[in-house]
Amino acid sequence: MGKYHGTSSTVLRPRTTKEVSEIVKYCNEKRIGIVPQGGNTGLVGGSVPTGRGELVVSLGSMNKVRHFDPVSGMCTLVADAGCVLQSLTDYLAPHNHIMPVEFGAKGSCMIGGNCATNAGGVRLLRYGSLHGTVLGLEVVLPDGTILDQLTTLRKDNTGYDLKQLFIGSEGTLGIITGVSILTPPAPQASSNALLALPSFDSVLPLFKRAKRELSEILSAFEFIDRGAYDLSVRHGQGRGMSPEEAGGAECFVLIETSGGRREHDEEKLSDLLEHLLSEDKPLINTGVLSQDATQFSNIWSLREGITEAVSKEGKAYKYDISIPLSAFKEVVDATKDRLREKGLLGPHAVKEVVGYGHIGDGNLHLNVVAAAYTSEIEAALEPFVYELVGKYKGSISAEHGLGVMKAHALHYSKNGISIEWMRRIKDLFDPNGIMNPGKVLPPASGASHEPSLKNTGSGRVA
Ligand SMILES: O=C(O)CC[C@@H](O)C(=O)O
Ligand SMILES: [Zn+2]
Repeated sequence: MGKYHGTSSTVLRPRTTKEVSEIVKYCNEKRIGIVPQGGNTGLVGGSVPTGRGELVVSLGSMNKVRHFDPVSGMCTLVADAGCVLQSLTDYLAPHNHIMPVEFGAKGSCMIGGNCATNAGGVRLLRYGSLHGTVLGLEVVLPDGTILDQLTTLRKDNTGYDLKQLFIGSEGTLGIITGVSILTPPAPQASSNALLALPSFDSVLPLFKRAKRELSEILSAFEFIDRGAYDLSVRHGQGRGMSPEEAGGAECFVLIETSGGRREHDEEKLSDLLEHLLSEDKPLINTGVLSQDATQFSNIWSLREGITEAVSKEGKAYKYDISIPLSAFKEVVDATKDRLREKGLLGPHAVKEVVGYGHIGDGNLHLNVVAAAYTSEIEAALEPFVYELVGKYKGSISAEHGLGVMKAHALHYSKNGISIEWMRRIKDLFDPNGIMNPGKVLPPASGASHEPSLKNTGSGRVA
């Protein structure tokens, strides 16, 4: 994104959990901050040093599959944190299993980072969040202790479930070094369709219809507004429909089905399309049903390529929010109005305001694409967007985490008591404040202050 910059004198690439433990123990004794890094695909600056003289600990050299159990009912994979998600998908393919998570960044992101950030992605609708699919973790705690909770048990009701604390902690409580995760059986058949909708008002009724008619085979329901669609097409990210078919659409929906019998599943999806098109007041203008594997991935690329298209177009302010589905359009429009009022809409400042995301999870990605990052634009957007989210009792971070970008805004989504207990947990695990300092939690107010770290003199934020 080119938004977060930082430098560090040292990048360490441990190969074993023991090496991670020794590094962390040393840093804790010397009060040296640590920034854990996976694939560096996060969007909130969580893996960037913040100028406190932190060392970078990159997990990429810990990239072995430790164990896969294809036989028991659980089908679990145990892997090092530095395994790239796509490599795990490739490893599982011959066994006819898949990873329960999938992201546009699958070619670079790593499973440890996925867990540390509790990343959501396009399979959440079907398989749920990592809080459910991760069975166990191995974590190096801030004093160097190795916490081995790498269980493969599906059921383990023995008190506090400590691993959950690390899922979404963004490296502030320890470094995840190993992951045990459920791997669902690969669907026998997957299809998708791209639908062009005359207006945003059709999205919700369409979602209800899709759930009713496709029921158990509905595996993704993704929303793309007109601006996001045009950006993706313009920057060559996959192919959807012809300009004539897309003309007149206010927004688009990608529906995916995954099930056990190809003919049955395809029939259900084409029946849905047929029913939708034959109605008096159709919810869709038109729809393209993928006919083969290439078309299937072209449709997905169009959706998954939006992030890249946005980056090619300009500098992006990204808001990853949970709000009621009915408010998706209102939020995009209100943001545009706000920027227009401030005289910031136009090629010189903000070029585009687009919305897309995971309808099935109530998660909107609001992307404001500017010619350059400026304090004027940022002041127009923040806290405006956070207040808007607060008005809907939503979340300021649905799936990307808080990182350095939103730590100060945590109070829009969590009350004071919750933040206080988060802080107590952080202090308990990491009393010296060495783990990913400056991320997730807002700076402490009043008398308390961040524990002082030794500044190696190398950290610098541009
Ligand atoms: O770039 C973004 O804002 C969203 C990235 C990702 O979460 C997606 O759903 O494509
Ligand atoms: Zn997303």
